[in-house]
Order: sequence, then C-alpha cells, then structure tokens
Amino acid sequence: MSADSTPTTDATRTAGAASPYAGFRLGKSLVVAIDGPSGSGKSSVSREVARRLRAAYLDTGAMYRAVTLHCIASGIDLQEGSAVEAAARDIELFISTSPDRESVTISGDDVTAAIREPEVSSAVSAVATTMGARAELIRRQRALIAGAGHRIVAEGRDITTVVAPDAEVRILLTASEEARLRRRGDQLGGTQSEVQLKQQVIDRDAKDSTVVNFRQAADGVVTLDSSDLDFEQTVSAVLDVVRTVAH
Ligand SMILES: Nc1ncnc2c1ncn2[C@@H]1O[C@H](COP(=O)(O)OP(=O)(O)O)[C@@H](O)[C@H]1O
Ligand SMILES: Nc1ccn([C@H]2C[C@H](O)[C@@H](COP(=O)(O)OP(=O)(O)O)O2)c(=O)n1
Repeated sequence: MSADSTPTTDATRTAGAASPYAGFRLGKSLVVAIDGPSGSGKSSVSREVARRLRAAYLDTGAMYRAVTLHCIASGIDLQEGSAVEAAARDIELFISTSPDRESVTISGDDVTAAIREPEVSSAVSAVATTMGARAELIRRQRALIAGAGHRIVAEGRDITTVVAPDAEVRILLTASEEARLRRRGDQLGGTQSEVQLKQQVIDRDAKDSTVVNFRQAADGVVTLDSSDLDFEQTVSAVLDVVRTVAH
C-alpha cells in the first residue's frame, strides 16, 4: 500500500486575510474526518475542502471498492468471509491522497474508473460487512492518514468513530433521502431508473449500517445537514466548522 499527497508547508504561520484559508494555523497538524450516507456529498465536498485547506484527501470508500473489484476480477466468492479477508490483506493497493489527482491502482493496473462501475457499487457491501476485511482496511487507512503530512481530510462511514476518533475536526454530513437520490441521479446523468437508484443509495446504506453507524453523530461529532445547501454552501459550512473547532 502506498499513497502520494499534496505537499504542505513546514512553517507554522497564520494565512493572510485575503487567503481562502485565512484564520487557519498553517503547519499545525489537522485531521478532518467526515462521515455520512451515500449521496450526502462526502467525496466531492471533502475533496474541495482539502484543496482549499491545502490538505491531502483520502476517499476510504474507494478502498472498499478496490477490494470488491479485485474479488470479482479474481473469481473470489464475495460471500466467503475468509477469502474476502485474505483478499483485503493481499491486495497491492495504491490510492492517491492528492485532492487534484484521483488515482487507484491494483498491482499497478489503473482501476480509478472501474471501481465506480454499477457492478462494483452493488457488490461492495459484501466487503464492507466482512469484519476481517474492515480491520485490514482500517489499518491501512490509519497508516495513510499518519503518513499524509500535516493535514488531511478523510471521508467514509467510520472515520469519525473508528478510523480517526481523535481527529481535530469530526463531521457527519447528512442530507434528506430525497436530496441524496436526486444528487446521485444527476451525477449518473439520468442513466439509472428510480428502482436502480434506490438500490444503489438507500438499500446499500441499509446493508452497510448493520456494521457501522453513520446515521447518527457520535459524541463530539458535528452534524451538518446539506439538504437545503448547494455544493458551494456546503463546502463553506464545512470550512466554518474547521475554523471554529480547529482554530
Ligand atoms: N450540497 C450539495 N448540493 C448539491 N449537490 C451536491 C452537494 N454536495 C454534493 N453534491 C453533488 O452530489 C453528487 C453526489 O456527491 P458525492 O460527493 O459523490 O456523495 P457521497 O460521496 O456522499 O456519496 C455529486 O455529483 C456532487 O457534486
Ligand atoms: N469508511 C468506509 C467507507 C466506505 N464504506 C463502504 C460503504 C459503501 O457501500 C462502500 C463504498 O463507499 P463510497 O463512499 O464509495 O460510497 P458512495 O457510493 O460514495 O456512497 O464502502 C465503509 O463501509 N466504510
């Protein structure tokens, strides 16, 4: 496992007032943990927040997707817990932690686009609910966060509670079921039927939430409901929380 990341400055200084990250102590360690259900905006919002904070970015869902693709491509039965756990341990997985470069490889093969295919989306809960596979991916995610330099935005389902419960900033990003279905439908260019969207968003969340709680904020986690916010307003609201909590 390996990763690259956006270089961060070593100097400890406060950004100037004209800067988009005015008010942040540069050089101080900062982990921003963001969880939430499917379609709440975690990936897109976290990536943009990372850019503005000049932080690294970790999409932990992409790691669950990569293990799923690896199992499908290698003929590993996703219902065989021990085989899925072994696959999570053995996979040679690289994920970029630069918010400006989306890249996932398995044994050097670029799978950045393939892990987003509907076949992977509908199978990924089998990996997410295999506890041995989770333990291995959590171990790798902690190592990536520790190795990312001064600051990182990491997002998924259990970052605020399990992967990085000591993060300086912990946010649960939510949105109504209606908003999440609409966003996912728009994102997929209207290619999916209502039934397909419901399977990919609502039914998948129901399966995933049997092993991890991303519906209710744990103690100390700030809930941010983006149902009535547009993308830019949501990014600003996250940055406001970072400013308040981490300054
Ligand atoms: N606050 C928002 N308002 C409108 N659209 C949003 C908002 N946040 C995210 N989106 C859009 O919704 C879609 C799903 O967001 P994504 O980041 O993939 O969600 P998640 O990672 O939680 O599944 C994307 O097309 C994204 O640009
Ligand atoms: N930290 C995480 C991240 C993702 N998962 C699971 C939950 C999802 O079914 C898959 C894929 O996650 P991803 O964030 O890509 O899902 P979305 O399609 O963006 O909603 O992995 C998890 O169990 N724990």
